[in-house]
Amino acid sequence: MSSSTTSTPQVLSLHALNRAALPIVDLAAPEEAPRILYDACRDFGFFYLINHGVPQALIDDMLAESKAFFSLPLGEKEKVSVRHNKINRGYTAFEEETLDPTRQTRGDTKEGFYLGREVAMESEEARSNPLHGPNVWPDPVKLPRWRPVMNAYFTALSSLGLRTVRLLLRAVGLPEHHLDDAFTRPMAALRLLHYSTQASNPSEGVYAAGAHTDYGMFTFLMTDHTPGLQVWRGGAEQEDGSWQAVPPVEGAFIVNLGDMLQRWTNDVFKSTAHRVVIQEATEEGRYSAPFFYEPNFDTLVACLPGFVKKGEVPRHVPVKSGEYLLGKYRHTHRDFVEKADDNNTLENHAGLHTQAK
Ligand SMILES: O=C(O)CCC(=O)C(=O)O
Ligand SMILES: [Fe+2]
Repeated sequence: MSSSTTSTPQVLSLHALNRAALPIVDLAAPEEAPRILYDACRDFGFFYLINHGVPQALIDDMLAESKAFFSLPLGEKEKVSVRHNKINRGYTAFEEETLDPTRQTRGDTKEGFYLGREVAMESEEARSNPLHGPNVWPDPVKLPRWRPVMNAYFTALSSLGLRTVRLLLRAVGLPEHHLDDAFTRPMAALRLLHYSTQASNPSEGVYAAGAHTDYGMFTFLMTDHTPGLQVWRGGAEQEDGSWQAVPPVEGAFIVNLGDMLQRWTNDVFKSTAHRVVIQEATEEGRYSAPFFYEPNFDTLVACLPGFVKKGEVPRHVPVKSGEYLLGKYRHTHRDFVEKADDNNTLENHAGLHTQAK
């Protein structure tokens, strides 16, 4: 175990942005935003998003409540474990997830909590769709602000998700409402994460989060001041590129594209591999919160108009959004349990194996 040192916070301020590692999409600059977004999606698959309209106070509250939850005794956290839940909501313990089974000797050194879009238990939507239903909540006596804060953050990020989808459609020259039908019941998920205090050790296969690509449309990542996120720059193989650190930037979301957006655009836009490597032991561990914005369960993700040349065929077979996601969860989560009536079997579906390098 490494000695306990505190890593220096490396959060960049807004005026350091022009030296930052990634393109910056500014939602307050509607003239330039579509072009910068297009280039970022094609060349990086990652960008910083600023002037996004989510109040800093809400972001701070979300991170503070997340920290309060992870500070509870393990027994209290286990009461809301995903192991007791058939729609993947609740607490995931340290090492429960292994994002890169090919390289990791242990699970990710992080614990987490999944929240999704709230769907009433008895509704037709919950009955007929895997992964749909009500959230689970920590004890409101212990954490009275938790539920309202998480609900408010979830709502704000869902709006930002749709807004970003529409901006992307404008950027590719399609009507901005072209995909609205695919996001009427989005499979949005907020994942609170707490990384352990230990340093990662890639040569021994110990990662804070193993290399992976995200699965859906966009991921909006908020983190505390502790660095750790790295993005793959280069080709598909680890030999012909390198990992680039992406530092947290004050008030900015780090946004990346998921596999479904890559498939929708016939690989023109990139679902880029990333991982978390913590260089030095920290006193409290690192806190982050990715918000995954994915299309409706039933949306068939098939090449968008304009992304395949005349006479050519799309590079991917169409895939149903929810089934793609289920296949990924089965592959990476030790404690994933499914609804008994869920007979989706997608193990053989194209693209289910980790693409990350
Ligand atoms: O915590 C981070 O910085 C990244 C987490 C991540 O990539 C994920 O959960 O998909
Ligand atoms: Fe990710």
